[in-house]
Amino acid sequence: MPVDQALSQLLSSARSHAAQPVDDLPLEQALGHVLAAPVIAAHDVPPWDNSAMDGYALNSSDAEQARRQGLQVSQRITAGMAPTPLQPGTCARIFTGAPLPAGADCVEMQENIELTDNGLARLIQAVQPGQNVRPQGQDVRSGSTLLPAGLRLRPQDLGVIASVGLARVAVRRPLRVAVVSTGDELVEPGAALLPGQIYNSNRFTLIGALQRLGQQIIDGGILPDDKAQTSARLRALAEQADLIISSGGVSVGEADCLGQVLREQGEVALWKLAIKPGKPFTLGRFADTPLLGLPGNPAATLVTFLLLVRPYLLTRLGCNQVDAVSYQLPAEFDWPRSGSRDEYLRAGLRDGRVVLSGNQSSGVLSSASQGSGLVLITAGSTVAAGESVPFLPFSGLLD
Ligand SMILES: Nc1nc2c(c(=O)[nH]1)N[C@H]1C(S)=C(S)[C@@H](COP(=O)(O)OP(=O)(O)OC[C@H]3O[C@@H](n4cnc5c(N)ncnc54)[C@H](O)[C@@H]3O)O[C@H]1N2
Ligand code: MOO
Repeated sequence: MPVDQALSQLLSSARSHAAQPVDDLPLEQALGHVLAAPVIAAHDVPPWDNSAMDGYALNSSDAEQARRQGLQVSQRITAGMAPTPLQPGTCARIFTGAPLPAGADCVEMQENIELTDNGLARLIQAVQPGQNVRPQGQDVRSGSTLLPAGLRLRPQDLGVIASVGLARVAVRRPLRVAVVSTGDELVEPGAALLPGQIYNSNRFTLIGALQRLGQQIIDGGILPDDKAQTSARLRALAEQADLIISSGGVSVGEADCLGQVLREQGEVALWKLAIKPGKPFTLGRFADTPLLGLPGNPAATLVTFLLLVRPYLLTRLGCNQVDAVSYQLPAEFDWPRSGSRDEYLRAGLRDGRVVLSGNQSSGVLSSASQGSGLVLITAGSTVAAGESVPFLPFSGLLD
């Protein structure tokens, strides 16, 4: 199945779930969460006209007098003060962020003011009404929609919410995601390797990626290649989790138990995609809990997480932006063999050009660490150096 078609099936499956419950979180804890409702401003920002400069506030109709002889300085206004109305024919000493007094309509910065011996402030050059004034509501208008539902909160969004005085925000509760690795060959790092064994690397890739997305992780450990144990463990995890993510055991081998257990005791809705690495990616269901089965090869686990699991998860959270960011950049490599699957190669950037970052076998993970993103070679196409190719930075895929 072409990746686009699989992705749209995956996303419609994600949308078929009931919306996640809403949590009312303090702003300090809301980073990375998805807004459950639009944020509406109850205040203007700034709340009143204020000065953009350290200088002198005056009424522009007094500018002529201010240039010829200077104006008396009738009050001093610092940020945090409430000014009194400006006496006509005078000016006010004012500082950046301080409220403009009623009657003033412009500010001249202090560098352009000359103080006379008798303490008058004289303008060196002409001023315009509105000059150096930040008008009330310039940033945010009361009653306007500041941020839409479905936005995943970034630091600047938290700042904007705080600017209208809100201390809490309604967000979607993260999913409880169970992570399981499968395979008799796996042992956890720290233990000694016996013949035939390898270290479990996918568990760390997956848990790290889920932590980046702010999900709640249930560590399901390692499942042996045994159908009864696989079934029992999946059943236990299904009870606690909103989603199970597995790695390995979804290809066609006799020891690929997880796929067999799903087919016999659960359900498989999607299997075998035209993506490389990652062909045996599986969307299934076990004991009423959705299961995303990622192929065990470490690069396939990474690529299918980034391109398929991430948008699925974000869609379940009601996120309005789930597409992978990609930039068209010139390739500094040739890829003369076209394939029947969309191929995602591990790559980096050198002087604005895309370079491959090492061995592209789906069993090789270190080339992903050496690179800074993925480059897409669409099924059926080839690439000659100099042609532009879509580059997907890890920074966009992992946040
Ligand atoms: N006859 C066929 N064989 C295979 C096919 C096929 O179409 N026909 N597809 C190949 C492709 S493509 C992939 S991808 C793999 C995926 O297989 P599984 O998802 O069943 O994964 P496993 O067989 O369990 O493992 C594959 C590989 O990855 C290693 N692995 C597994 N889990 C981990 C882990 N947690 N940490 C590190 N490494 C892991 C495992 O030892 C294997 O080397 O199937 C191909 N075969
Ligand atoms: O899909 Mo597999 O990852 O090509 O090796």
